[in-house]
Amino acid sequence: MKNIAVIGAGSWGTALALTLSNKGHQVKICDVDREHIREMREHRENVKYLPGIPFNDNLAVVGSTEEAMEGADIVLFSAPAQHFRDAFEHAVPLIEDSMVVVNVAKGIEQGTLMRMSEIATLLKPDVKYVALSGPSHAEEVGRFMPTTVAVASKDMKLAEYIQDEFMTDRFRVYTNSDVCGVELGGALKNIIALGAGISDGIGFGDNAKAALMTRGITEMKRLGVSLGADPETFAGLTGVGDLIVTCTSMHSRNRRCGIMIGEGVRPSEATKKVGMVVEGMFTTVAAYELAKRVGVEMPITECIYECINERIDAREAVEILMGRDKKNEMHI
Ligand SMILES: NC(=O)c1ccc[n+]([C@@H]2O[C@H](COP(=O)([O-])OP(=O)(O)OC[C@H]3O[C@@H](n4cnc5c(N)ncnc54)[C@H](O)[C@@H]3O)[C@@H](O)[C@H]2O)c1
Ligand SMILES: O=P(O)(O)OC[C@H](O)CO
Repeated sequence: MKNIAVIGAGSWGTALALTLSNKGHQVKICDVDREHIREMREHRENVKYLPGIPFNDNLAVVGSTEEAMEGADIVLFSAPAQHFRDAFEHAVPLIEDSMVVVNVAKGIEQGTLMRMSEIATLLKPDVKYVALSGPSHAEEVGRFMPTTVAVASKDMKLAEYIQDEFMTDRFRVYTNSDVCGVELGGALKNIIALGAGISDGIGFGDNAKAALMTRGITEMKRLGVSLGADPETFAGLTGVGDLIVTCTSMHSRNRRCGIMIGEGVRPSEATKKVGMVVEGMFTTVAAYELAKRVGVEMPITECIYECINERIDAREAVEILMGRDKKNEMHI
């Protein structure tokens, strides 16, 4: 059994901490929010983000990254993508050669337009890095419902090590060597999930959502391939798999935010009402800029970008998308 530090006690960090402690690992979880830590210690559950699931005795709530990482074999980062740099930078002096870093945040950093593995490698060039992604809502993982994810690393031995340490009879872990594709799939699907939510919020039906998802994966793949990802990755768990769960589930923070926007709530207000991170709101801006930088066409992303910046409303976005020039479906 391993010692595992979890940095970030949101819904996802907590669900993974529960899974890993249930498997028998010694898990320590921490967070920057001191009041949240105090509350979790007192109640022995995550009252704020994942209520109703008691912590095992081998899941300790600790007050700092230093305490969490002391003696760790694996350090799992579960802060939102825009906070990954801060969380990782703080941990860098504490990362020992033997420690393996797993990142589960799904996003692209605003401003730098970097993926999480790029940030980690910049700050610690010899980092042993694994990305974990896939269709996995915390609300189900925390209740030990069957779930599949993929772990990606340039070093297959590291991915296999994490596969062995994380896999349970309810949490099935696949390996993948395409870090770029796995990270981009997890980040970009949140944009399309916002769109699917907007469509539902307006009152459109399943046809519209199927169109958004199918044309969405096409533009996700288009950007991914231009950045060096394997197109096949977008057909897997971290591409279409995660797209399906996020665009269709009421657990999805991105979809719920989109539904409110489609119903006419202002984007900033909708984001606040979700009460947890809505990664798509940040990733849309980063992906929009990244697509412009590399000269890739992403019409759905562009419309959602205009929509969340309140330059157009949701119905205008639909008119723009439906009124585009005719195309051959197979032209990527
Ligand atoms: N919630 C899910 O079902 C789910 C599933 C898969 C992936 N993810 C991804 O995991 C990431 C986290 O999502 P979440 O839903 O758990 O978010 P959340 O909003 O529930 O919680 C985020 C937590 O991170 C903490 N945090 C912020 N900055 C930190 C830092 N520098 N150091 C330590 N902790 C910090 C916050 O205080 C908060 O407790 C996102 O990128 C999300 O896309 C979420
Ligand atoms: O709830 P969401 O929309 O943040 O999505 C969470 C996960 O990424 C689903 O796999």
